[in-house]
Amino acid sequence: MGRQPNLYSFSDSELAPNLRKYVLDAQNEAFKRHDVFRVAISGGSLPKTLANALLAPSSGGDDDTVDFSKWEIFYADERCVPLTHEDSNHKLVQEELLNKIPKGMAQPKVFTIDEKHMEDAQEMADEYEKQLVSVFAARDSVKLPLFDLLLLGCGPDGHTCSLFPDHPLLRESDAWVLSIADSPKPPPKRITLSLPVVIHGAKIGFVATGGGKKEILKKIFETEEGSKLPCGLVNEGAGEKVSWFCDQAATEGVSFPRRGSVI
Ligand SMILES: O=C(O)[C@H](O)[C@@H](O)[C@H](O)[C@H](O)COP(=O)(O)O
Repeated sequence: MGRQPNLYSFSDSELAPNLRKYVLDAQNEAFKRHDVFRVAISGGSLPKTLANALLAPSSGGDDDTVDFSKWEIFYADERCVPLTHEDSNHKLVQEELLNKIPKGMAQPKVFTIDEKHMEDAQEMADEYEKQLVSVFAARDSVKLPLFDLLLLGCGPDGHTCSLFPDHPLLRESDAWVLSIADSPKPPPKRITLSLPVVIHGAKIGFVATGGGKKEILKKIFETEEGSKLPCGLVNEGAGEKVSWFCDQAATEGVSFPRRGSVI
């Protein structure tokens, strides 16, 4: 049982405060560990849900304070487009979260892709990996970068980051950052953290909301086939380090044992 991921199902008003508590617990643990919080985030609907959680007023308690000055934000996946392009995950995070951080509050340090390598997804992945190496120490001394938290989405086909079902990238075990030129979800050219890097994270939080996630969640949590999908592989590889933040519409009919709440 202990190896199983945590599946939470919240009413609409409970999701944001519980996600906030989860992220801030991860932040506070990371500050104790190394005085910095290294978090990787995805695109899709996640940045908006995350902003709702983080930009809510603090209860005033010490453990309920977001200290962006010690945050380092990385992209779990990114599209090979300019940072100002509609499809850019960075642009999304900027609009949903960074631009809304109240004036006077510190901004996090954000590690974006280098636009120079737009045409060549592999070069872009290599360059992003170099940025990770410079932060997480030299590759030869660190086998895998340790993110304090990865916040991910779940696609309707069970993909996460830009790791898609049955794609050869799922078997990559060496590189930290991979490129994909044939993403089934547009745009086709992207970079993504590898599955071993995701599984290695100290904590992995999925956010999946809305009735559109119901069928895929049932598959991931209840079927053998679903356990082989990218999200299922993260569940299998990282077990109890994984927590799913869902709403009731997304978990309707999912019989996997649910946890009460984080708060
Ligand atoms: O850049 C991307 O395409 C995303 O990182 C992707 O992996 C996303 O997280 C899922 O597709 C879920 O997206 P939704 O939350 O919008 O369903």
